[in-house]
Amino acid sequence: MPMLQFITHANSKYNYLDSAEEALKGGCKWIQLRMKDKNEEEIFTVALKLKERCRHFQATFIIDDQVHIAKEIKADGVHLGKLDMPPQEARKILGNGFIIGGTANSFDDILYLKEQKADYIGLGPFRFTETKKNLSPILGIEGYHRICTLRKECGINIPIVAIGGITDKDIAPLMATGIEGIALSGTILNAKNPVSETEKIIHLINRNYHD
Ligand SMILES: Cc1ncc(COP(=O)(O)OP(=O)(O)O)c(N)n1
Ligand SMILES: Cc1ncsc1CCOP(=O)(O)O
Ligand SMILES: [Mg+2]
Repeated sequence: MPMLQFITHANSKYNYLDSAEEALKGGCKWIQLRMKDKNEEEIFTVALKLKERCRHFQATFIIDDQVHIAKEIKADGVHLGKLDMPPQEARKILGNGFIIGGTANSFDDILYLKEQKADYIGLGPFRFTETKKNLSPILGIEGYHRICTLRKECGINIPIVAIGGITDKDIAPLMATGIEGIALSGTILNAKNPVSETEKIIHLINRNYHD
């Protein structure tokens, strides 16, 4: 089943918890708590509350970077980038009951994440975004076509979600590359009505999924 993963963010209108609440109300079933530049205590406090909200909405709850917090609060999983703990090391800490996602920016990264037995891959960035600093090279739609073709040729079937500056208009062309889902933040949070924007994005992902 194709999926939307909402990445939390804070702006002048919403704090991290409120941002996730909008996406949950719009039907999002996969939330990632991402709080860059915050200390562990702050992340822990928000994570505990958000876990309860995700349980209420029956949504999967992932935490960015923080393996030990994910274990302690019994989140559903973690997302780890190229500069974070390797997935296999995280697996030793978390055991088999947790989802471990990894970031890829190239086909070589996908081969590495396959070797590391990641459960899903966040492939990006699709385009420039202000949500993340120090972006890896932009892939554009050509990058997704190239990488997804190689993935198919090699029979790799780890689910891929596209990420980075994605808007509603990008969903049809991105899903057509064969990916399994979309991760985003700004398009929902900056919308006039984040709840109906979430509903629209989920509808577009489902309508354009190629099984
Ligand atoms: C779904 C998804 N894909 C990629 C990322 C980026 O992770 P990372 O490269 O570790 O960067 P930070 O998010 O930690 O700044 C992600 N978080 N989620
Ligand atoms: C966490 C992350 N990793 C690559 S781009 C990005 C930010 C995604 O947020 P947005 O959808 O606002 O670009
Ligand atoms: Mg990270």
